[in-house]
Amino acid sequence: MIKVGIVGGTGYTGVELLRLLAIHPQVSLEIITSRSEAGMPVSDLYPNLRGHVDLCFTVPDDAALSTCDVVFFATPHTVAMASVPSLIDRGVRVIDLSADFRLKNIPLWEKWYNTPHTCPHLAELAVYGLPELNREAIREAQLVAVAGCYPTAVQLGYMPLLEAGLIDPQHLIADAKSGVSGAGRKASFGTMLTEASENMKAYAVAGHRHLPEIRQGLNQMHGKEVGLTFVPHLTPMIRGIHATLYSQLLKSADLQSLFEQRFADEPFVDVMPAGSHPETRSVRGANVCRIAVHQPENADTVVVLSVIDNLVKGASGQAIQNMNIMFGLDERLGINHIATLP
Ligand SMILES: NC(=O)C1=CN([C@@H]2O[C@H](COP(=O)(O)OP(=O)(O)OC[C@H]3O[C@@H](n4cnc5c(N)ncnc54)[C@H](OP(=O)(O)O)[C@@H]3O)[C@@H](O)[C@H]2O)C=CC1
Ligand SMILES: CC(=O)N[C@@H](CCC(=O)OP(=O)(O)O)C(=O)O
Repeated sequence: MIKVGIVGGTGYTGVELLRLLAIHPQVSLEIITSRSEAGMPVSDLYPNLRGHVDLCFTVPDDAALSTCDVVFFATPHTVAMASVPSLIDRGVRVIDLSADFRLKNIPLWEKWYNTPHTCPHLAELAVYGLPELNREAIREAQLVAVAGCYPTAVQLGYMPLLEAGLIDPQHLIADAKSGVSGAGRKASFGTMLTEASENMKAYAVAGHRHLPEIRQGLNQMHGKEVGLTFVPHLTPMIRGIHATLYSQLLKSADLQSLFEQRFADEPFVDVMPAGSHPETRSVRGANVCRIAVHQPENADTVVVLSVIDNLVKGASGQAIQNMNIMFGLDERLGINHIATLP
């Protein structure tokens, strides 16, 4: 059994890790941390886990965490950076859901996260945890930086087109909508029911911290710098991301076949039949990205629709997918759930 520790067990991605890992056949949950709820039985805070998780929250302690085979960080940015060096030194494998190790360009990371990076050498060592892009490197990784939620939906949608060199890489436009759980569990005005329901708005149009992360991945697919406009929106749903991706075709191709072939062996990317419109509720609770590709009126604009559950394929499910790959398990183990509908 793989001994697992989770730092940040009270947050939305933390409890989603618990929901999935509690019934993972190869996992033994050992440590679940929370500073605010230390001492409380996990199932008192999250009754959905009654009968499945009998641990209490404990305060984060690197020495205790180092007894685990793998530690997940489901914490705000900069928290993992403080503990990961000592865990890595002690031979523990780490899967970080935050953005601490996602960017290779440290000055760029420091600019977008507005703080010094305290362990650039580990950012260099880290493997970006998007299995469809980096599966082989993930197998051997000691430190995985799980891809962000918007970045997962956008990168998977553009992947076949950029790899095939079929689109103008300088004028990519990603229009993305997220549910409110994307902002985490901490209280804020913007996520109050009275503010977020019956409402929709764009935010961070001038620049969102996911822009450099998405560009980094798209650059890898294209082999050179791409030009991307990324506009996130907050929508009145709890879970889900819907990305509508625009680009200009450089040459004609059978786009449906291109997408079907690119993802034929991917267990968690579902290319829908031609003409489909994937819905966020079709991936709710599931570790799946559903994609459809359109070419309206056969003109030269391609429109890709890409949907994920931000807490599953956009975070905790994908983190476990990475763990399965790192430990040589069947990639689908424990995360092959069907979405809840309606
Ligand atoms: N929500 C989403 O859709 C996605 C989130 N992510 C990323 O995952 C990470 C977690 O997100 P989310 O679950 O939404 O966040 P939440 O705000 O819901 O939860 C944060 C968790 O971290 C713990 N925590 C906070 N500060 C510290 C600290 N200094 N030391 C130790 N633990 C701490 C909190 O518990 P306590 O304060 O009790 O210790 C809590 O359990 C973030 O980096 C986020 O960007 C990634 C993809 C999608
Ligand atoms: C709706 C909302 O607020 N979403 C968050 C992104 C979700 C997230 O936590 O980002 P990571 O994937 O990088 O961890 C935001 O825009 O900052």
